[in-house]
Amino acid sequence: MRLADLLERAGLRGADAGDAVVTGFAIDHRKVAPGTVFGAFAGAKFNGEDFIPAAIEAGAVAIVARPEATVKGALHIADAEPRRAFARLAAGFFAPYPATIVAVTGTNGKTSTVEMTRQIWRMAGERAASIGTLGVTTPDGSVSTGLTTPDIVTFLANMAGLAREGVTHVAYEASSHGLSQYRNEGLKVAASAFTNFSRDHLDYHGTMESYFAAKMRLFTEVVAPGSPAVIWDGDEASEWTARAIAEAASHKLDVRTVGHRGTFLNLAERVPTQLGQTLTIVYDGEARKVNLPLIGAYQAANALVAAGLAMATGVAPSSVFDALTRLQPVRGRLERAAINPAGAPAYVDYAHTSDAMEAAIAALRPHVADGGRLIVVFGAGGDRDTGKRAEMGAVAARAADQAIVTDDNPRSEDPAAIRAAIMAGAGAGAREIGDRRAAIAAAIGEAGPNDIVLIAGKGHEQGQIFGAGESMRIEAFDDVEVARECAGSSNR
Ligand SMILES: CC(=O)N[C@H]1[C@@H](OP(=O)(O)OP(=O)(O)OC[C@H]2O[C@@H](n3ccc(=O)[nH]c3=O)[C@H](O)[C@@H]2O)O[C@H](CO)[C@@H](O)[C@@H]1O[C@H](C)C(=O)N[C@@H](C)C(=O)N[C@H](CCC(=O)O)C(=O)O
Ligand SMILES: Nc1ncnc2c1ncn2[C@@H]1O[C@H](COP(=O)(O)OP(=O)(O)OP(=O)(O)O)[C@@H](O)[C@H]1O
Ligand SMILES: N[C@H](CCC[C@H](N)C(=O)O)C(=O)O
Ligand SMILES: [Mg+2]
Repeated sequence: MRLADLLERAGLRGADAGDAVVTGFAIDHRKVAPGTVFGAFAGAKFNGEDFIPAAIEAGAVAIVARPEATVKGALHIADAEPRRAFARLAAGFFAPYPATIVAVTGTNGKTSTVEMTRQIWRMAGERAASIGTLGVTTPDGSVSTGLTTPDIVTFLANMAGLAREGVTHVAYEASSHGLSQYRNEGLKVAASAFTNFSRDHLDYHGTMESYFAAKMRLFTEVVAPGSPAVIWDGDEASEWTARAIAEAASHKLDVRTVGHRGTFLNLAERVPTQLGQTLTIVYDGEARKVNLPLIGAYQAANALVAAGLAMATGVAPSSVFDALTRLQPVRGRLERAAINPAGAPAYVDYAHTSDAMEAAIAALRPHVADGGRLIVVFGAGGDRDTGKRAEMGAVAARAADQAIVTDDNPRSEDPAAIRAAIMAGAGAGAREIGDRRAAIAAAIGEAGPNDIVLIAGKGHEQGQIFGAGESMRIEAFDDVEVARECAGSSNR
Protein backbone atom coordinates (compact mmCIF):
# COMPACT_ATOMS: atom_id res chain seq x y z
CA MET A 1 0.00 0.00 0.00
CA ARG A 2 1.32 3.48 -0.87
CA LEU A 3 2.27 5.61 2.11
CA ALA A 4 1.08 8.74 0.29
CA ASP A 5 -2.43 7.27 0.05
CA LEU A 6 -2.44 6.32 3.71
CA LEU A 7 -1.33 9.82 4.72
CA GLU A 8 -4.03 11.40 2.63
CA ARG A 9 -6.69 9.10 3.99
CA ALA A 10 -5.58 9.89 7.56
CA GLY A 11 -5.68 13.61 6.81
CA LEU A 12 -1.99 13.93 7.68
CA ARG A 13 -0.30 16.55 5.59
CA GLY A 14 3.20 17.93 5.45
CA ALA A 15 5.20 14.80 4.76
CA ASP A 16 6.14 13.98 1.16
CA ALA A 17 6.04 10.20 0.93
CA GLY A 18 7.02 9.96 -2.73
CA ASP A 19 6.51 6.39 -3.94
CA ALA A 20 7.20 4.72 -0.61
CA VAL A 21 5.28 1.50 -0.05
CA VAL A 22 4.14 0.31 3.38
CA THR A 23 4.20 -3.36 4.35
CA GLY A 24 3.13 -3.12 7.98
CA PHE A 25 2.93 -1.14 11.22
CA ALA A 26 4.77 -1.58 14.52
CA ILE A 27 5.13 0.22 17.84
CA ASP A 28 7.87 -2.10 19.08
CA HIS A 29 11.15 -1.74 17.19
CA ARG A 30 11.72 -5.49 17.52
CA LYS A 31 8.74 -6.05 15.24
CA VAL A 32 9.98 -3.78 12.45
CA ALA A 33 10.58 -5.36 9.03
CA PRO A 34 11.46 -3.68 5.71
CA GLY A 35 8.61 -1.34 4.75
CA THR A 36 7.18 -0.98 8.27
CA VAL A 37 5.90 2.32 9.65
CA PHE A 38 7.28 2.60 13.20
CA GLY A 39 5.45 4.56 15.90
CA ALA A 40 7.94 6.01 18.41
CA PHE A 41 6.15 7.01 21.60
CA ALA A 42 7.19 8.06 25.07
CA GLY A 43 5.86 5.42 27.48
CA ALA A 44 5.76 4.67 31.17
CA LYS A 45 9.00 2.66 31.05
CA PHE A 46 10.74 3.48 27.79
CA ASN A 47 11.00 6.32 25.33
CA GLY A 48 10.21 4.79 21.95
CA GLU A 49 12.23 7.58 20.30
CA ASP A 50 15.37 5.87 21.58
CA PHE A 51 14.62 2.99 19.22
CA ILE A 52 14.23 5.09 16.06
CA PRO A 53 17.75 4.34 14.73
CA ALA A 54 17.27 0.61 15.35
CA ALA A 55 13.90 0.69 13.62
CA ILE A 56 15.40 2.41 10.57
CA GLU A 57 18.23 -0.08 10.59
CA ALA A 58 15.62 -2.86 10.46
CA GLY A 59 13.99 -1.26 7.40
CA ALA A 60 11.37 1.16 8.72
CA VAL A 61 10.09 3.28 5.84
CA ALA A 62 8.64 6.02 8.03
CA ILE A 63 8.62 7.06 11.68
CA VAL A 64 5.63 8.61 13.40
CA ALA A 65 7.00 10.72 16.22
CA ARG A 66 6.89 14.15 17.86
CA PRO A 67 8.24 17.01 15.72
CA GLU A 68 11.20 17.27 18.13
CA ALA A 69 12.33 13.69 17.51
CA THR A 70 15.44 13.03 15.43
CA VAL A 71 14.76 10.89 12.36
CA LYS A 72 17.56 10.20 9.86
CA GLY A 73 17.17 7.80 6.96
CA ALA A 74 13.37 7.45 6.89
CA LEU A 75 10.41 9.75 6.46
CA HIS A 76 9.49 11.63 9.65
CA ILE A 77 5.74 11.87 10.06
CA ALA A 78 5.71 14.54 12.74
CA ASP A 79 2.76 15.11 15.00
CA ALA A 80 2.41 16.60 18.46
CA GLU A 81 0.19 13.62 19.33
CA PRO A 82 2.08 10.83 17.58
CA ARG A 83 -0.02 7.98 19.03
CA ARG A 84 -3.14 9.51 17.53
CA ALA A 85 -1.53 10.14 14.15
CA PHE A 86 -0.23 6.57 14.14
CA ALA A 87 -3.70 5.17 14.93
CA ARG A 88 -5.23 7.10 12.04
CA LEU A 89 -2.53 6.02 9.63
CA ALA A 90 -2.59 2.36 10.65
CA ALA A 91 -6.38 2.29 10.47
CA GLY A 92 -6.21 2.93 6.73
CA PHE A 93 -3.75 0.09 6.29
CA PHE A 94 -5.73 -2.61 8.10
CA ALA A 95 -9.20 -1.62 6.79
CA PRO A 96 -11.90 -2.80 6.12
CA TYR A 97 -13.55 -3.39 9.49
CA PRO A 98 -16.86 -4.75 10.70
CA ALA A 99 -19.63 -2.35 9.75
CA THR A 100 -21.04 -1.90 13.24
CA ILE A 101 -18.59 -1.21 16.05
CA VAL A 102 -19.50 0.07 19.51
CA ALA A 103 -17.24 1.00 22.42
CA VAL A 104 -17.89 0.86 26.16
CA THR A 105 -16.07 2.80 28.84
CA GLY A 106 -16.55 3.28 32.60
CA THR A 107 -14.78 2.14 35.76
CA ASN A 108 -16.76 -1.08 36.26
CA GLY A 109 -18.97 -3.10 33.95
CA LYS A 110 -17.17 -2.74 30.61
CA THR A 111 -16.45 -6.44 30.13
CA SER A 112 -19.95 -7.44 31.21
CA THR A 113 -21.55 -4.87 28.93
CA VAL A 114 -19.58 -5.75 25.79
CA GLU A 115 -20.25 -9.43 26.42
CA MET A 116 -23.99 -8.85 26.89
CA THR A 117 -24.14 -6.64 23.80
CA ARG A 118 -22.49 -9.44 21.82
CA GLN A 119 -25.06 -11.92 23.15
CA ILE A 120 -28.02 -9.69 22.26
CA TRP A 121 -26.72 -9.15 18.74
CA ARG A 122 -26.15 -12.88 18.33
CA MET A 123 -29.68 -13.67 19.49
CA ALA A 124 -30.92 -11.12 16.94
CA GLY A 125 -29.15 -13.14 14.25
CA GLU A 126 -26.02 -11.03 13.72
CA ARG A 127 -22.47 -12.40 13.49
CA ALA A 128 -21.11 -10.64 16.54
CA ALA A 129 -17.89 -10.48 18.56
CA SER A 130 -16.54 -8.68 21.59
CA ILE A 131 -13.04 -7.50 22.50
CA GLY A 132 -11.99 -6.84 26.09
CA THR A 133 -10.63 -8.30 29.30
CA LEU A 134 -11.91 -11.76 28.36
CA GLY A 135 -10.00 -11.53 25.07
CA VAL A 136 -11.57 -11.68 21.64
CA THR A 137 -14.86 -13.59 21.72
CA THR A 138 -16.13 -14.56 18.29
CA PRO A 139 -19.08 -16.62 17.12
CA ASP A 140 -16.67 -19.58 17.10
CA GLY A 141 -14.91 -19.23 20.43
CA SER A 142 -12.61 -16.99 22.34
CA VAL A 143 -8.90 -16.13 22.48
CA SER A 144 -7.22 -14.32 25.35
CA THR A 145 -5.12 -11.26 24.55
CA GLY A 146 -3.73 -10.54 28.04
CA LEU A 147 -4.70 -6.87 28.14
CA THR A 148 -8.17 -5.35 28.06
CA THR A 149 -7.24 -3.17 25.15
CA PRO A 150 -4.22 -4.56 23.38
CA ASP A 151 -1.90 -2.20 21.54
CA ILE A 152 -3.26 -0.31 18.55
CA VAL A 153 -1.67 -2.60 15.95
CA THR A 154 -3.15 -5.74 17.53
CA PHE A 155 -6.47 -3.97 17.97
CA LEU A 156 -6.80 -2.91 14.34
CA ALA A 157 -5.46 -6.24 13.04
CA ASN A 158 -7.97 -8.12 15.22
CA MET A 159 -10.82 -5.94 14.02
CA ALA A 160 -9.84 -6.47 10.38
CA GLY A 161 -9.47 -10.21 11.02
CA LEU A 162 -12.98 -10.35 12.45
CA ALA A 163 -14.33 -8.58 9.36
CA ARG A 164 -12.60 -11.18 7.17
CA GLU A 165 -14.33 -13.92 9.19
CA GLY A 166 -17.67 -12.35 8.35
CA VAL A 167 -18.23 -10.68 11.72
CA THR A 168 -20.36 -7.58 11.22
CA HIS A 169 -20.90 -6.40 14.82
CA VAL A 170 -18.19 -5.82 17.43
CA ALA A 171 -18.45 -4.38 20.94
CA TYR A 172 -15.13 -3.42 22.51
CA GLU A 173 -14.01 -2.29 25.91
CA ALA A 174 -12.31 1.10 25.96
CA SER A 175 -10.19 1.14 29.13
CA SER A 176 -8.81 4.42 30.40
CA HIS A 177 -5.26 3.20 29.71
CA GLY A 178 -6.32 2.33 26.19
CA LEU A 179 -8.03 5.68 25.66
CA SER A 180 -5.15 7.73 27.00
CA GLN A 181 -2.68 5.79 24.86
CA TYR A 182 -4.84 5.86 21.70
CA ARG A 183 -4.77 2.06 21.78
CA ASN A 184 -8.19 1.53 20.24
CA GLU A 185 -9.34 3.93 17.61
CA GLY A 186 -9.00 5.02 14.02
CA LEU A 187 -12.08 3.14 12.87
CA LYS A 188 -15.67 4.22 12.78
CA VAL A 189 -17.45 3.76 16.13
CA ALA A 190 -21.21 3.73 15.58
CA ALA A 191 -22.27 4.08 19.23
CA SER A 192 -20.66 4.34 22.64
CA ALA A 193 -21.53 3.74 26.26
CA PHE A 194 -20.49 4.94 29.70
CA THR A 195 -21.30 2.65 32.64
CA ASN A 196 -20.15 4.52 35.75
CA PHE A 197 -17.14 6.23 37.28
CA SER A 198 -15.38 5.73 40.61
CA ARG A 199 -11.90 5.37 42.00
CA ASP A 200 -9.38 3.15 40.19
CA HIS A 201 -6.04 3.39 38.38
CA LEU A 202 -4.86 6.52 40.19
CA ASP A 203 -1.34 5.05 40.08
CA TYR A 204 -1.47 5.74 36.35
CA HIS A 205 -3.75 8.76 35.99
CA GLY A 206 -2.75 10.60 39.17
CA THR A 207 -6.06 12.31 39.86
CA MET A 208 -9.74 11.53 39.41
CA GLU A 209 -9.94 14.50 37.02
CA SER A 210 -7.31 13.15 34.68
CA TYR A 211 -8.75 9.62 34.93
CA PHE A 212 -12.14 11.07 33.96
CA ALA A 213 -10.64 13.13 31.14
CA ALA A 214 -9.11 9.95 29.69
CA LYS A 215 -12.54 8.31 29.65
CA MET A 216 -14.16 11.37 28.06
CA ARG A 217 -11.87 11.05 25.04
CA LEU A 218 -14.27 8.34 23.94
CA PHE A 219 -17.05 10.89 23.49
CA THR A 220 -14.99 13.82 22.37
CA GLU A 221 -12.51 12.21 19.97
CA VAL A 222 -13.23 8.56 19.22
CA VAL A 223 -16.88 8.21 18.22
CA ALA A 224 -18.59 9.42 15.07
CA PRO A 225 -20.24 12.84 15.50
CA GLY A 226 -23.97 12.58 16.14
CA SER A 227 -23.76 8.91 17.14
CA PRO A 228 -25.78 7.50 20.06
CA ALA A 229 -24.12 7.60 23.50
CA VAL A 230 -25.77 5.27 26.02
CA ILE A 231 -25.16 6.46 29.58
CA TRP A 232 -26.14 4.68 32.79
CA ASP A 233 -28.05 6.97 35.15
CA GLY A 234 -28.74 5.02 38.33
CA ASP A 235 -30.89 5.58 41.37
CA GLU A 236 -28.52 8.05 42.97
CA ALA A 237 -27.47 11.24 41.24
CA SER A 238 -23.76 11.07 40.38
CA GLU A 239 -21.70 14.12 39.62
CA TRP A 240 -19.57 12.11 37.18
CA THR A 241 -22.58 10.76 35.31
CA ALA A 242 -23.98 14.27 35.01
CA ARG A 243 -20.64 15.44 33.64
CA ALA A 244 -20.48 12.56 31.18
CA ILE A 245 -23.96 13.42 29.93
CA ALA A 246 -23.01 17.08 29.55
CA GLU A 247 -19.79 16.19 27.75
CA ALA A 248 -21.56 13.90 25.30
CA ALA A 249 -24.29 16.48 24.68
CA SER A 250 -21.82 19.26 24.10
CA HIS A 251 -20.18 17.13 21.43
CA LYS A 252 -23.57 16.74 19.78
CA LEU A 253 -23.87 13.04 20.52
CA ASP A 254 -27.33 11.49 20.66
CA VAL A 255 -27.46 11.00 24.45
CA ARG A 256 -29.62 8.09 25.60
CA THR A 257 -29.74 7.62 29.35
CA VAL A 258 -30.73 4.25 30.79
CA GLY A 259 -31.47 3.33 34.42
CA HIS A 260 -33.65 4.48 37.29
CA ARG A 261 -33.21 8.07 36.20
CA GLY A 262 -32.86 7.19 32.54
CA THR A 263 -35.17 8.56 29.88
CA PHE A 264 -34.41 6.24 26.94
CA LEU A 265 -34.79 3.01 28.91
CA ASN A 266 -36.27 3.82 32.29
CA LEU A 267 -35.81 1.19 34.97
CA ALA A 268 -39.02 1.75 36.90
CA GLU A 269 -38.71 -1.26 39.19
CA ARG A 270 -36.28 -4.05 40.01
CA VAL A 271 -37.40 -6.99 42.10
CA PRO A 272 -34.82 -9.66 42.99
CA THR A 273 -36.02 -13.24 42.59
CA GLN A 274 -34.22 -16.37 43.67
CA LEU A 275 -32.32 -16.94 40.44
CA GLY A 276 -32.57 -13.54 38.86
CA GLN A 277 -34.65 -10.40 38.92
CA THR A 278 -37.74 -8.92 37.35
CA LEU A 279 -37.19 -5.56 35.71
CA THR A 280 -39.90 -3.11 34.76
CA ILE A 281 -38.54 -1.15 31.84
CA VAL A 282 -40.34 1.81 30.35
CA TYR A 283 -39.49 2.35 26.70
CA ASP A 284 -41.26 4.76 24.40
CA GLY A 285 -44.01 5.34 26.96
CA GLU A 286 -44.75 1.66 27.43
CA ALA A 287 -43.83 -0.37 30.52
CA ARG A 288 -42.83 -4.00 30.14
CA LYS A 289 -41.65 -6.63 32.57
CA VAL A 290 -38.48 -8.50 31.75
CA ASN A 291 -37.23 -11.52 33.72
CA LEU A 292 -33.47 -11.19 33.73
CA PRO A 293 -31.86 -14.53 34.59
CA LEU A 294 -28.94 -12.87 36.44
CA ILE A 295 -28.78 -11.62 40.03
CA GLY A 296 -27.60 -8.24 41.31
CA ALA A 297 -28.39 -4.62 40.58
CA TYR A 298 -25.09 -4.22 38.81
CA GLN A 299 -25.87 -6.94 36.29
CA ALA A 300 -29.23 -5.30 35.58
CA ALA A 301 -27.36 -2.04 34.98
CA ASN A 302 -24.96 -3.61 32.51
CA ALA A 303 -27.79 -5.46 30.77
CA LEU A 304 -29.67 -2.19 30.31
CA VAL A 305 -26.63 -0.44 28.86
CA ALA A 306 -26.14 -3.39 26.49
CA ALA A 307 -29.82 -3.20 25.53
CA GLY A 308 -29.37 0.51 24.78
CA LEU A 309 -26.38 -0.24 22.54
CA ALA A 310 -28.22 -3.00 20.70
CA MET A 311 -31.15 -0.68 20.05
CA ALA A 312 -28.79 2.10 19.01
CA THR A 313 -27.38 -0.22 16.36
CA GLY A 314 -30.71 -1.20 14.88
CA VAL A 315 -31.90 -4.27 16.80
CA ALA A 316 -35.71 -4.17 17.13
CA PRO A 317 -36.77 -3.32 20.70
CA SER A 318 -38.90 -6.47 20.98
CA SER A 319 -35.91 -8.65 20.07
CA VAL A 320 -33.77 -6.80 22.62
CA PHE A 321 -36.24 -7.30 25.47
CA ASP A 322 -36.62 -10.94 24.52
CA ALA A 323 -32.85 -11.41 24.45
CA LEU A 324 -32.52 -9.97 27.96
CA THR A 325 -34.55 -12.88 29.31
CA ARG A 326 -32.04 -15.30 27.78
CA LEU A 327 -28.74 -13.67 28.73
CA GLN A 328 -26.02 -16.10 29.80
CA PRO A 329 -23.82 -15.31 32.80
CA VAL A 330 -20.52 -13.56 32.10
CA ARG A 331 -17.46 -15.57 33.13
CA GLY A 332 -16.22 -14.66 36.64
CA ARG A 333 -18.96 -12.07 37.28
CA LEU A 334 -21.07 -13.35 40.20
CA GLU A 335 -20.35 -16.85 38.97
CA ARG A 336 -21.65 -19.50 41.37
CA ALA A 337 -18.60 -21.69 41.68
CA ALA A 338 -19.47 -24.27 44.32
CA ILE A 339 -21.74 -25.25 47.17
CA ASN A 340 -20.07 -26.56 50.32
CA PRO A 341 -21.30 -29.67 52.18
CA ALA A 342 -23.28 -27.45 54.57
CA GLY A 343 -25.13 -25.99 51.59
CA ALA A 344 -23.45 -22.57 51.47
CA PRO A 345 -22.82 -21.25 47.94
CA ALA A 346 -19.49 -19.67 46.97
CA TYR A 347 -19.53 -16.98 44.29
CA VAL A 348 -16.56 -15.72 42.30
CA ASP A 349 -16.61 -12.08 41.20
CA TYR A 350 -14.11 -9.74 39.53
CA ALA A 351 -14.73 -6.85 41.97
CA HIS A 352 -11.36 -5.12 42.35
CA THR A 353 -12.41 -1.57 43.26
CA SER A 354 -14.29 -0.42 46.35
CA ASP A 355 -17.31 0.48 44.24
CA ALA A 356 -17.36 -2.97 42.66
CA MET A 357 -17.01 -4.63 46.09
CA GLU A 358 -19.99 -2.65 47.25
CA ALA A 359 -21.97 -3.74 44.17
CA ALA A 360 -20.99 -7.41 44.43
CA ILE A 361 -21.83 -7.59 48.13
CA ALA A 362 -25.14 -5.78 47.56
CA ALA A 363 -25.96 -8.27 44.80
CA LEU A 364 -25.57 -11.22 47.15
CA ARG A 365 -27.06 -9.68 50.29
CA PRO A 366 -30.71 -10.42 49.37
CA HIS A 367 -29.72 -14.08 48.98
CA VAL A 368 -28.23 -14.46 52.47
CA ALA A 369 -30.75 -16.31 54.63
CA ASP A 370 -31.92 -14.84 57.93
CA GLY A 371 -29.21 -15.17 60.51
CA GLY A 372 -26.67 -16.03 57.81
CA ARG A 373 -23.36 -14.31 57.14
CA LEU A 374 -21.76 -12.95 54.00
CA ILE A 375 -18.08 -13.91 54.09
CA VAL A 376 -15.86 -12.08 51.60
CA VAL A 377 -12.35 -13.16 50.59
CA PHE A 378 -10.36 -10.55 48.68
CA GLY A 379 -7.05 -8.75 48.19
CA ALA A 380 -5.70 -5.99 45.93
CA GLY A 381 -3.28 -6.12 43.04
CA GLY A 382 0.35 -5.05 43.42
CA ASP A 383 1.77 -2.28 41.19
CA ARG A 384 -1.71 -0.78 40.93
CA ASP A 385 -3.49 2.11 42.64
CA THR A 386 -2.41 1.91 46.31
CA GLY A 387 -5.06 4.31 47.60
CA LYS A 388 -7.90 1.96 46.76
CA ARG A 389 -6.66 -0.70 49.20
CA ALA A 390 -7.87 0.83 52.46
CA GLU A 391 -11.13 1.83 50.78
CA MET A 392 -11.75 -1.75 49.66
CA GLY A 393 -11.00 -2.91 53.21
CA ALA A 394 -13.45 -0.43 54.66
CA VAL A 395 -16.22 -1.43 52.27
CA ALA A 396 -15.73 -5.14 52.98
CA ALA A 397 -15.72 -4.58 56.73
CA ARG A 398 -18.86 -2.48 56.58
CA ALA A 399 -20.91 -4.33 53.97
CA ALA A 400 -19.95 -7.95 54.64
CA ASP A 401 -20.19 -9.87 57.91
CA GLN A 402 -16.71 -11.34 57.77
CA ALA A 403 -13.79 -10.03 55.71
CA ILE A 404 -10.81 -12.28 54.97
CA VAL A 405 -7.91 -10.38 53.41
CA THR A 406 -5.62 -12.36 51.12
CA ASP A 407 -3.31 -11.97 48.11
CA ASP A 408 -4.30 -10.94 44.57
CA ASN A 409 -1.48 -10.63 42.04
CA PRO A 410 1.19 -9.09 44.32
CA ARG A 411 3.41 -8.43 41.25
CA SER A 412 6.61 -6.65 42.35
CA GLU A 413 5.27 -5.63 45.77
CA ASP A 414 5.59 -7.25 49.19
CA PRO A 415 2.27 -9.11 49.58
CA ALA A 416 2.25 -8.53 53.35
CA ALA A 417 2.47 -4.76 52.82
CA ILE A 418 -0.49 -4.81 50.43
CA ARG A 419 -2.53 -6.81 52.93
CA ALA A 420 -1.53 -4.44 55.71
CA ALA A 421 -2.84 -1.48 53.69
CA ILE A 422 -6.17 -3.26 53.22
CA MET A 423 -6.30 -4.32 56.88
CA ALA A 424 -5.77 -0.70 57.92
CA GLY A 425 -9.06 0.15 56.23
CA ALA A 426 -10.85 -3.03 57.29
CA GLY A 427 -10.27 -2.72 61.01
CA ALA A 428 -10.06 -5.24 63.81
CA GLY A 429 -12.86 -7.58 62.74
CA ALA A 430 -11.10 -8.59 59.52
CA ARG A 431 -8.83 -11.63 59.30
CA GLU A 432 -5.66 -11.96 57.27
CA ILE A 433 -4.70 -15.17 55.48
CA GLY A 434 -2.00 -14.46 52.88
CA ASP A 435 -2.15 -17.64 50.86
CA ARG A 436 -5.20 -17.31 48.61
CA ARG A 437 -6.00 -21.01 48.55
CA ALA A 438 -5.86 -21.18 52.36
CA ALA A 439 -8.09 -18.11 52.61
CA ILE A 440 -10.69 -19.59 50.26
CA ALA A 441 -10.49 -22.91 52.12
CA ALA A 442 -11.07 -21.16 55.46
CA ALA A 443 -14.11 -19.26 54.18
CA ILE A 444 -15.70 -22.26 52.52
CA GLY A 445 -14.79 -24.51 55.45
CA GLU A 446 -16.54 -22.36 58.01
CA ALA A 447 -19.60 -21.30 55.98
CA GLY A 448 -22.80 -22.65 57.50
CA PRO A 449 -26.06 -23.46 55.72
CA ASN A 450 -27.31 -19.86 55.85
CA ASP A 451 -24.04 -18.24 54.76
CA ILE A 452 -22.72 -17.10 51.39
CA VAL A 453 -19.05 -16.83 50.42
CA LEU A 454 -17.89 -14.17 47.96
CA ILE A 455 -14.41 -14.59 46.48
CA ALA A 456 -13.61 -11.24 44.91
CA GLY A 457 -10.94 -9.71 42.69
CA LYS A 458 -9.82 -12.30 40.18
CA GLY A 459 -12.98 -13.41 38.39
CA HIS A 460 -11.97 -15.21 35.21
CA GLU A 461 -8.21 -14.86 35.82
CA GLN A 462 -6.19 -18.02 35.47
CA GLY A 463 -3.06 -17.13 37.41
CA GLN A 464 -1.54 -15.42 40.41
CA ILE A 465 1.21 -13.00 39.34
CA PHE A 466 4.35 -12.70 41.49
CA GLY A 467 7.29 -10.43 40.70
CA ALA A 468 7.73 -8.19 37.68
CA GLY A 469 9.93 -7.88 34.62
CA GLU A 470 12.46 -10.67 34.22
CA SER A 471 11.60 -12.25 37.56
CA MET A 472 7.85 -12.35 36.97
CA ARG A 473 6.21 -15.72 37.43
CA ILE A 474 2.57 -16.68 37.08
CA GLU A 475 1.28 -19.56 39.16
CA ALA A 476 -1.83 -21.25 37.79
CA PHE A 477 -4.75 -20.17 39.94
CA ASP A 478 -8.45 -20.17 39.19
CA ASP A 479 -10.79 -18.99 41.97
CA VAL A 480 -13.65 -21.07 40.58
CA GLU A 481 -11.58 -24.25 40.49
CA VAL A 482 -10.07 -23.66 43.93
CA ALA A 483 -13.53 -22.98 45.38
CA ARG A 484 -14.75 -26.27 43.95
CA GLU A 485 -11.79 -28.14 45.36
CA CYS A 486 -12.30 -26.57 48.79
CA ALA A 487 -16.00 -27.45 48.72
CA GLY A 488 -15.17 -31.03 47.78
CA SER A 489 -16.60 -30.84 44.26
CA SER A 490 -13.56 -30.63 42.03
CA ASN A 491 -15.22 -31.35 38.68
CA ARG A 492 -15.76 -28.25 36.55
C1 LIG B 1 1.19 1.40 31.87
C2 LIG B 1 0.72 0.84 30.56
O1 LIG B 1 -0.44 0.89 30.26
N1 LIG B 1 1.65 0.32 29.75
C3 LIG B 1 1.28 -0.20 28.46
C4 LIG B 1 1.88 0.66 27.37
O2 LIG B 1 3.20 0.85 27.62
P1 LIG B 1 3.96 2.19 27.31
O3 LIG B 1 3.50 2.86 26.07
O4 LIG B 1 3.99 2.98 28.54
O5 LIG B 1 5.25 1.43 26.89
P2 LIG B 1 6.75 1.38 27.38
O6 LIG B 1 6.99 -0.03 27.78
O7 LIG B 1 7.11 2.47 28.29
O8 LIG B 1 7.49 1.62 25.98
C5 LIG B 1 7.32 2.83 25.21
C6 LIG B 1 7.33 2.50 23.75
O9 LIG B 1 8.61 1.94 23.39
C7 LIG B 1 8.44 0.75 22.66
N2 LIG B 1 9.57 -0.12 22.91
C8 LIG B 1 9.88 -0.50 24.18
C9 LIG B 1 10.96 -1.34 24.41
C10 LIG B 1 11.75 -1.78 23.32
O10 LIG B 1 12.73 -2.53 23.45
N3 LIG B 1 11.40 -1.35 22.07
C11 LIG B 1 10.35 -0.55 21.84
O11 LIG B 1 10.08 -0.22 20.70
C12 LIG B 1 7.13 0.20 23.19
O12 LIG B 1 6.51 -0.68 22.26
C13 LIG B 1 6.30 1.46 23.40
O13 LIG B 1 5.62 1.84 22.23
O14 LIG B 1 1.74 0.07 26.10
C14 LIG B 1 2.16 -1.28 25.97
C15 LIG B 1 1.87 -1.73 24.53
O15 LIG B 1 0.68 -1.20 24.06
C16 LIG B 1 1.40 -2.14 26.95
O16 LIG B 1 1.81 -3.48 26.85
C17 LIG B 1 1.65 -1.65 28.37
O17 LIG B 1 0.77 -2.35 29.24
C18 LIG B 1 1.32 -2.89 30.43
C19 LIG B 1 1.90 -4.27 30.16
C20 LIG B 1 0.22 -3.00 31.48
O18 LIG B 1 0.34 -3.69 32.47
N4 LIG B 1 -0.88 -2.32 31.29
C21 LIG B 1 -2.03 -2.33 32.20
C22 LIG B 1 -1.88 -1.36 33.36
C23 LIG B 1 -3.24 -1.92 31.40
O19 LIG B 1 -3.13 -1.29 30.35
N5 LIG B 1 -4.41 -2.28 31.87
C24 LIG B 1 -5.65 -1.90 31.26
C25 LIG B 1 -6.77 -2.42 32.14
C26 LIG B 1 -7.66 -1.36 32.45
C27 LIG B 1 -8.98 -1.87 32.93
O20 LIG B 1 -9.67 -2.61 32.19
O21 LIG B 1 -9.34 -1.51 34.04
C28 LIG B 1 -5.84 -2.55 29.89
O22 LIG B 1 -6.42 -1.88 29.01
O23 LIG B 1 -5.49 -3.71 29.75
N1 LIG C 1 -22.42 -1.50 36.56
C1 LIG C 1 -21.64 -1.80 37.59
N2 LIG C 1 -21.67 -1.06 38.74
C2 LIG C 1 -20.89 -1.34 39.79
N3 LIG C 1 -20.05 -2.40 39.83
C3 LIG C 1 -19.99 -3.18 38.75
C4 LIG C 1 -20.77 -2.91 37.58
N4 LIG C 1 -20.48 -3.85 36.65
C5 LIG C 1 -19.57 -4.65 37.20
N5 LIG C 1 -19.27 -4.29 38.46
C6 LIG C 1 -18.27 -4.90 39.36
O1 LIG C 1 -17.03 -4.83 38.67
C7 LIG C 1 -16.51 -6.13 38.44
C8 LIG C 1 -15.85 -6.17 37.10
O2 LIG C 1 -16.84 -6.11 36.09
P1 LIG C 1 -16.41 -6.04 34.57
O3 LIG C 1 -15.34 -7.01 34.33
O4 LIG C 1 -17.63 -6.09 33.74
O5 LIG C 1 -15.82 -4.55 34.56
P2 LIG C 1 -14.64 -3.89 33.74
O6 LIG C 1 -15.01 -2.45 33.67
O7 LIG C 1 -14.47 -4.58 32.46
O8 LIG C 1 -13.36 -4.13 34.64
P3 LIG C 1 -11.79 -3.92 34.18
O9 LIG C 1 -11.59 -2.45 34.27
O10 LIG C 1 -10.98 -4.65 35.15
O11 LIG C 1 -11.66 -4.44 32.80
C9 LIG C 1 -17.69 -7.07 38.57
O12 LIG C 1 -17.25 -8.35 38.91
C10 LIG C 1 -18.51 -6.37 39.63
O13 LIG C 1 -18.02 -6.67 40.91
N1 LIG D 1 -7.89 -4.29 34.82
C1 LIG D 1 -7.57 -4.30 36.21
C2 LIG D 1 -7.62 -5.70 36.69
C3 LIG D 1 -7.37 -5.88 38.17
C4 LIG D 1 -7.51 -7.30 38.61
C5 LIG D 1 -6.89 -7.63 39.92
N2 LIG D 1 -6.91 -9.05 40.04
C6 LIG D 1 -5.47 -7.09 39.98
O1 LIG D 1 -4.58 -7.79 39.57
O2 LIG D 1 -5.29 -5.98 40.48
C7 LIG D 1 -6.21 -3.67 36.43
O3 LIG D 1 -5.33 -3.90 35.62
O4 LIG D 1 -6.08 -2.90 37.36
MG1 LIG E 1 -12.82 -5.33 31.65
